[in-house]
This record gives sequence, structure tokens and C-alpha cells, in this order.
Amino acid sequence: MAIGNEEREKEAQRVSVVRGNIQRRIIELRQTVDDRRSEATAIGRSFWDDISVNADNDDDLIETAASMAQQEHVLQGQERSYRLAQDALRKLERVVDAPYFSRIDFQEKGEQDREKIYIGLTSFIDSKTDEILIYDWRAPIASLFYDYPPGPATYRTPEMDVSGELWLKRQYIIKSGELQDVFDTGISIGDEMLQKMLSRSADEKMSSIVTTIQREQNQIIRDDHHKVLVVQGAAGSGKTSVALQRIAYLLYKYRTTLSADNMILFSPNSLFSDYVSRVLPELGEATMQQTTFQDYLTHKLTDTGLKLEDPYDQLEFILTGTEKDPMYAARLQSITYKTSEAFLRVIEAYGDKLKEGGIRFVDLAVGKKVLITADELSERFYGKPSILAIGERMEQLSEWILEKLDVFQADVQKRFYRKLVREPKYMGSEPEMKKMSRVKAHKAITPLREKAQKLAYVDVLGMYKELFTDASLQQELVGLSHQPLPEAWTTISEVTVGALTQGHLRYEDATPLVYLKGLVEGQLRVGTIRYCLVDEAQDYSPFHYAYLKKLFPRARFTLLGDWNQGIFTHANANVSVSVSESEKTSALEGASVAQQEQGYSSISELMGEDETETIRLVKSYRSTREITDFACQVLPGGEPVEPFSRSGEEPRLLRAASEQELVRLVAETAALRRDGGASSVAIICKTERETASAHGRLKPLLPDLARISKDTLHYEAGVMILPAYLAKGLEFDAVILYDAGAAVYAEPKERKLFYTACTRALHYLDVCYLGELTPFLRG
Ligand SMILES: Nc1ncnc2c1ncn2[C@@H]1O[C@H](COP(=O)(O)OP(=O)(O)OP(=O)(O)O)[C@@H](O)[C@H]1O
Repeated sequence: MAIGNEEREKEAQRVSVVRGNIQRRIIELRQTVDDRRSEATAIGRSFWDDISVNADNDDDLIETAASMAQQEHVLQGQERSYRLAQDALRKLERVVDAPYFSRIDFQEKGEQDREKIYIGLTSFIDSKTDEILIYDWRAPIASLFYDYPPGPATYRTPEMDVSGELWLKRQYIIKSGELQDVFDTGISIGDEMLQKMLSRSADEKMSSIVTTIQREQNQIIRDDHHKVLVVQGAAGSGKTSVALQRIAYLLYKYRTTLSADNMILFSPNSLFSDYVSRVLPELGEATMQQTTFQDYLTHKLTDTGLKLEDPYDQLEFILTGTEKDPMYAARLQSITYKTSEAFLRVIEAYGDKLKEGGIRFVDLAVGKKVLITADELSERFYGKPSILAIGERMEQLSEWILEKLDVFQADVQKRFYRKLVREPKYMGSEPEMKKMSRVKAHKAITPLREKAQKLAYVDVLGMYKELFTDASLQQELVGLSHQPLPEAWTTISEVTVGALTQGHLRYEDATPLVYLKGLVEGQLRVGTIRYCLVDEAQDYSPFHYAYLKKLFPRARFTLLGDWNQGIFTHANANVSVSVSESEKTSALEGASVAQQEQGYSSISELMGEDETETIRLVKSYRSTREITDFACQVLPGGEPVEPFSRSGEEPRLLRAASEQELVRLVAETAALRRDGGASSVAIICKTERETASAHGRLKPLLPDLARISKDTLHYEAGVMILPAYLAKGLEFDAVILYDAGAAVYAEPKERKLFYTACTRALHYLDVCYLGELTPFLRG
């Protein structure tokens, strides 16, 4: 709703007053930053001048140490205040051109006045009057803006709930310090503003949604009560956006006790990490630990020397193979089993059993010289009964080894020394010879010490292999898991051991191996992580979740996913746990509401039912209504998706009769979209194999075509080609499906992938195909 001229003028004036105020503060802060920097540098330079170094006796030494500690304290204080001033300066410099984006007028129950609350990215207080000129969007009162239409409203503070009347909700568009537009909003947050935001072009980096967060999204962003929050959100419903806003919110709310180091976000791939990297800095927060599960596993497995398969290579194998091939079928079974809770129980039972015996030790040796034999290690570990956990016992063993190494080092040093004394050529003084023999002995023992510290005397890989070679061990552990082994177990075992022996670790073996390693080595827990957020949560298996829960015992979890986009085999296993065969098939075809329920209940069972809350986001903001409706027909029986009311062109189906014609058609369509103003145009293929071949054919017709692969770290706007599974989580102005023919997309397992590809488009979707159209679009 537009507002009158007089009111608009008042608002424009306020913008300029507040901006002037901020500009003055910026000038002051710049001066403060300069002063503090000089002070800190000066203190650093005169550090030693101000300390009286006296080492004549113990009392003087203590005094010297005290004087150093005091100087260091002063220096740290100066550096801290310099950093604080610099942070404040950066925040204001970021907002000076658009200090706030909304206003609410709120009258608290029992109060006479209506308070005007202006909301922006960061708060700002008038230093003379102490008036709050801008409230941070994360302040408790600001939630009224996101949660209520005008009328009765309540917000929650740490102490109590505050109720009252919301009289006004107003939004501003301010650019370069000038008020460009202002309007009052009614029921939801400015449809007008949202329309503007959503009709923009897709950037190569994601932007924050702070000005138009919707009520149901706000609920997730500010949730403080649940240990585990599961968000099932339709494609484009803002899951990733919400995850990032939530991180910013938590960092603000718990700013005195929580830092970015206490949070971890698991993203699907490095390209995606880069795609979302702008949001937190845009919101004024430091970026936090962002990793992919793959990187995490690689880091954990560095000292095994194994080459870890990429999850995308695993997927490429699944998508390009055929179930007629027995090795292919065996691998599918292997993936499903090794990502299941049943296998998790097998590993846990194995861990329990190892308390009594069975850990494989290896000789601790340098070259041919064995210092401690495997038998000695085993005897030391299992010799006496112990109530301690394996990890703690391993720690004790490690200490014992390190003590032995100290004795060994002293021995070696003596030997070196004797050798030097006997050496006629060497003419050094006694202290020199002692020093030299100490250094040499230390150098000689260092590799052993490193091995001991890395627990290289335990053969975890060998123990993992035993699961596939030792029939009686298998029988015993599998019995405890109450689940039968997969049919192709013999083949699975041979292939697993064969690959491991050659130094290859298949992706499905990585988490079980890391888990077993953690159980044996006792380094399973990372207590510093307080919040763990998982994006694309449908791609994680029950095994992954159980592992994450063990890994971060103090963490609260936010798991955001869309079970309709579950493209990994285990994701399908996830929703098909204990359902009938016919349901299993349809789980591959698209998660029905019932099957999605199954998926959540499986997660909540794993994470603790009492502590898990599931929230659904059904409204989709990314694509036009036409594209959303089109994509929904791919998943019959899937959960309904509500498109945001933004209209555009109908998706087009474009048939080609020959390969040549298909290439020409795709190239022409890409050029049409690019020339028509779409800044990002993605040609989406099914697999890497198809991408490589299509890229070769298209390149002569589209010289600027960029190819995105799993190793690409970031991309630029323009025309690009990529496989569907890499397009996950990303969005583009125009999407062209390279070949949606029945020869490419027909099998049930490809349905969700196809759906994911269609839902990447903001404004245009062109579905090219060769010959007959995929059955997914034929009703
Ligand atoms: N409240 C909002 N205001 C403005 N834009 C929004 C809002 N919510 C979502 N969007 C926009 O919708 C698009 C999709 O959001 P996002 O990528 O977070 O969704 P998603 O649920 O993670 O999608 P997917 O599962 O399909 O990858 C983005 O362009 C995002 O900026």
C-alpha cells in the first residue's frame, strides 16, 4: 500500500538524519581505529623496554615474569579494543547506504505510547540521546515484523512474553542513502517487496533474505527449544536461506557465549559452499566452518593412505550402470546395507566386542628395528581387566609407549655420545658433544613418536576387513543387529576387501571405517561444536546421522532437506526402511507423503524422538508458478508444493528428431535465453558422461559455454553445462534440460534427479528431448 506525500517526505528526512548520524560515527570510529592501532603498535614495540629483565635469582625471575605478563595483558587489551572498534566500523560502513529496511509501530499492553521500531541489519544508538535509532533484525522485538500482520501481537524475550498491538508494518527501499520507495504491508511480509526480490536475476552467489523472511521461515530461524530440528521443505522453499539466517541469528543471540567456531555447516559440495559464501558477511557475521562430509571424511582418513571415492563418482556409477549387471546389483545392495542402521549396529557391536579382545596391533618399528612388538602391545592392552572404554585404554597405552620412547631416546643418546667420544676426528668440547648426541637421538626417535601419536600401531583397516573375511565374526555381529545380510554378501565382501587391499576406499565404506576408527582410537567426540546444520539432509543416511550424533554430543542439530530430491541410493534406503516391496519401488520414484513420514520418523528415532521437531515449508519461492506446477507433475503423489504467485512463461517441450538436431536446438535455445536477458543459463545433463559429450558437441556453436565439474570451485554468470546432481541447491535464470528423452530418463531411480533439475529454474525452463519424451512427463 503506497503512503501519502507528507508521510513519505518525513520518512525521507529521517533516512537522511539517521544516515548523517551514522556517517559522523564512522568518522569518529575511523579515528579511534587509527589511534588504537598506533597505541597497540607502540606498546608492542616498547614491550621489552618496559620490562625489567633480571635473572640473577629466583625472586627476580618471578618479578620479571610478572612484569611480562602485565605488559602482555595491556597489549592484549589494546588489541581487543582495536578489533572491537574495527568491527563496529565495518558494520556501520556496510549499512550506511541503507540503514534500515522496515518499521513497526507497537503499543505494549498497558502503555500509552506507540513505539516506532526501525529494523535494519545492525542496531544503532544515538550516542547523545541514547535513543535506539535502528534495531537489529535479530532483536526479540523485531520478530513482530516477521510474525504478525497488524493487530494483536506478542514477542518473546528471554525473561517473558510481551503482548500488545501492532499498528503498522512499513517497508523501505533505500539505495545510496536515498529513500527510493516506501509502502505499508498487510498480512504477510510485503508481497510487493517479495515480488521485487524474486523477479530479479539469479546471481552466481546467494543473497540474504533478511528483508522478506516469511513467518514460517522465521519460526525455524529463531527456534531455541529443540535439540533436533528437521525441516522438510519443498524445492525453493528457502531451506538454505533459512539455515544461513539461523546461523546469523544464533551468533547474535548468544554472542557472549557462542562463536563461529562452535558451529558447523555441512554443504553438498565446494561449489555450493562458494555459492552461499556471501550471505553471512552480508549479514555482518564472520563466516563459519563450512565443509562437505566428503572433506570431513578425507581429513579423518589422511593417515590411512587410502584414496577415498567421491560421492559423485559413486552416483555416476549408479546412474550409468544397469541392474542386469550382477556386479552393479551387488554394489547397490552394498551401498544400501552399509548406509543402514543395521550395519551401524554391526559396527557398534564390533566396538563392544573389542573391549574383550580382537584389536589388531602392529609392531612399532623404525626401519627394521622393532621397538615394541604387536604381542607386547596386545598384552599391555588386554593383560589386565579394565572397566575403562576402549578409547581411554588406548590413551593409557599411548602414554606407556611414549614413556618407553623417552627411555629409548635416553639410551640412544648415550650410545651416540659414546660414539662421539671414541671418534678421533671429532674435537668438540664435552657440552658440545652432549648437545649433539641429544639432538641426534631426538631426531632418530621423532618418527616413532609421531607414529605413536597417530596410533599407527593399531590396524583399524585390517579390523574393518575382518568384517568381510571372518565368517564367525560376521555371524556373531550380524546376529546382534537383527537384520539379515544382503543376498550378494559374498560378492560384496570380495569386492570390499579387494578395493581396500588396492588402497581404494569406496564412499559407502568411508563412514563405517571412520566410525570404527573413532571407537577404537577414542577420538570420536568433538565437544566444541554446539550447533550442527546439515543442508540437503535427504542425502545423508541413517548411518551418517547416528555418526554425527556421536561425533557432536553437545550439539543441537538443524537438518534441512527435501526427500523429493533424494538422489543418492541410501537416501532411498532411508525412506524405505521397513516398508513393503511395492512401497520401496515408489520410494525410488518420489517420496509420497507417507514415505516422507517414514523418513522423518527414522531420523527422529535416531536422534531422539522427544527432542525432535519436524517443520514443513510448502511454499516455493524460487520458480514461477508455471515452472513449479510443471515440476510437480514429475512426482505424482508427492507432497503438494504451493507456488508463490509469480507468473512467467510456460515451460516449453522441444523435440528433436536426431542427435544433430538436438545439439542445434539446445544451442539455439541457450542463445535465445542469453540474448533475452537471462544472466545465468544452465544446460543440465543427467550425468557427467552426458555432460562431457554434450559439451564437446555444443562448444563450436556456443564458444563461451563453461563446463562445471565436481572439481569446479566457483562459477560465473553466463551459459554453463553441468550434470543434474551438481546443480543441486543452485539456481539459474534459465534452465535447459539437455535431453529429457525416454532413453535418458526412464528408470524410477532417475525421477527425483529429473525433478531436482527442473526445480533449478527461476524464470525459464526449456525441456529438450530426442525422440520420445520421458515417461515422467507423460502423466
Ligand atoms: N523469504 C524469502 N524472501 C525472498 N526470497 C526468498 C525467500 N525465501 C526463499 N527465497 C529465495 O528462493 C530461492 C530458493 O531459496 P533456497 O535456495 O534457500 O531454497 P531451498 O529450499 O534450499 O531450495 P532447494 O531445496 O530447491 O535447493 C532463493 O533465490 C532465495 O533467495
